[in-house]
Amino acid sequence: MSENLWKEALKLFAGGVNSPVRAAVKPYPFYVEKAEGAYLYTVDGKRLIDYVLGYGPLFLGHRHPYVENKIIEQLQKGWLYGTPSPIEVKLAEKIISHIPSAQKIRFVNSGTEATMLALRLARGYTGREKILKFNGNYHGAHDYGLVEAGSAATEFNVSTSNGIPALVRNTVEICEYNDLGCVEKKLKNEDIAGVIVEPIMGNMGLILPEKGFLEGLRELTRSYNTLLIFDEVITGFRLGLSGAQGYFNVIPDLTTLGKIIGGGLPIGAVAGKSEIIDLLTPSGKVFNAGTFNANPLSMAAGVATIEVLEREKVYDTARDSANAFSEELKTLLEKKGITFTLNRVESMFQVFFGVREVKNATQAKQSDKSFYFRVHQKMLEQGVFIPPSQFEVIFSSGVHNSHIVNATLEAVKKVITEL
Ligand SMILES: Cc1ncc(COP(=O)(O)O)c(C=O)c1O
Ligand SMILES: N[C@H](C=O)CCC(=O)O
Repeated sequence: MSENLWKEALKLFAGGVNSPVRAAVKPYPFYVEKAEGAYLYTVDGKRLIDYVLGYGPLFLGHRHPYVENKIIEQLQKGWLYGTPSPIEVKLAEKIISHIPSAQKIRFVNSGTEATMLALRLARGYTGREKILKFNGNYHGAHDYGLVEAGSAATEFNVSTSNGIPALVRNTVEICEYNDLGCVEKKLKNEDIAGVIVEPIMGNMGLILPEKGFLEGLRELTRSYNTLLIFDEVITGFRLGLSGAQGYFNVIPDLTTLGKIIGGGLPIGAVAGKSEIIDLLTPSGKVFNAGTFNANPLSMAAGVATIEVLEREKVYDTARDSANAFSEELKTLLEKKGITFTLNRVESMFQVFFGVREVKNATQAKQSDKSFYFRVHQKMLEQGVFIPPSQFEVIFSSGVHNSHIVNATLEAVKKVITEL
């Protein structure tokens, strides 16, 4: 049972887990035995409707049959060669055909590696050392990203991690999201190699770019010869086949990807202009390597996932289900007279309590996160798993069909009535 496993885990792992957000489920995390479609099945015999979906990768739900078969097919041919394989060419061609900024690509094994490499590329391309990120943006668990970072770094009050050398910390400039004035000032006064941004913030809850923000970043970075990096680890292939850059029609110099492009297996990627990507070893002098870079299993899962996205109505189903869930939540919260704001785009959303708007990380942190946590707990009691942390996103998928949505709406009605 979960409680017994938890007691064992506390003896084995820091905080009992291998990624901190998982410990935010109280009084202890439930352990999952198996998953199928939109459901998680816990070791305690519970079935949960899953709106976390591995924190984004499982846009097709758990064990999509086509993806599973393609993984098994690859498995039966071997799963690591230490050489190039045909499937990596196929995934690269698919991604490059859809992502406007992508002329070439390098596969790595996580979003963390992807953003760390993108920043190194920006420094190698410009010869500059500083980077600019935004308060509450989360670019993974490397030293340059863990400065004013969102997600579990904020949840566990360590938005700037211990252990980061001052020399590194001092190369990271910070602005508030949606604050172009700050960006212009930093670009004017500092030698910035690259500006990295989540085009839609998915690690402080959900926060949308204000009209003109992304366009302004593009204009400013171009005028200061600074690279613009879109961190699309969450939004890539979730907002559409062309990601946030297609959705907003703002084309960065580099794009980092992860999550969905691996279909639920470990993956990351840096894509962008050939002249920048070609700086990577062996063609250039910006080093990157990885035992599992472009591993055939992740490649096969990624190709299969994008093939399904190209031919099935995943985007419509996921958007419609997120819309139904969020609209019901809004209606019931308004009826109850509860102060809240809800940000939604396509298949992802998040609700914030005690505030009327959330347009940046500072405002997100002012929301009543303990009220959100109560909603998470009550939804869990009703068999619906939404993130335990205010600073994550509620994700739907191509398998959150009307039956699943109806069950979710029943749960929402019970929860909001009890609040
Ligand atoms: C926007 C963004 N960038 C980077 C990362 C890091 O990716 P990973 O967890 O695969 O290292 C994440 C999620 O963790 C993310 O949401
Ligand atoms: N916000 C993170 C990634 O999107 C949550 C996943 C994790 O860090 O465990």
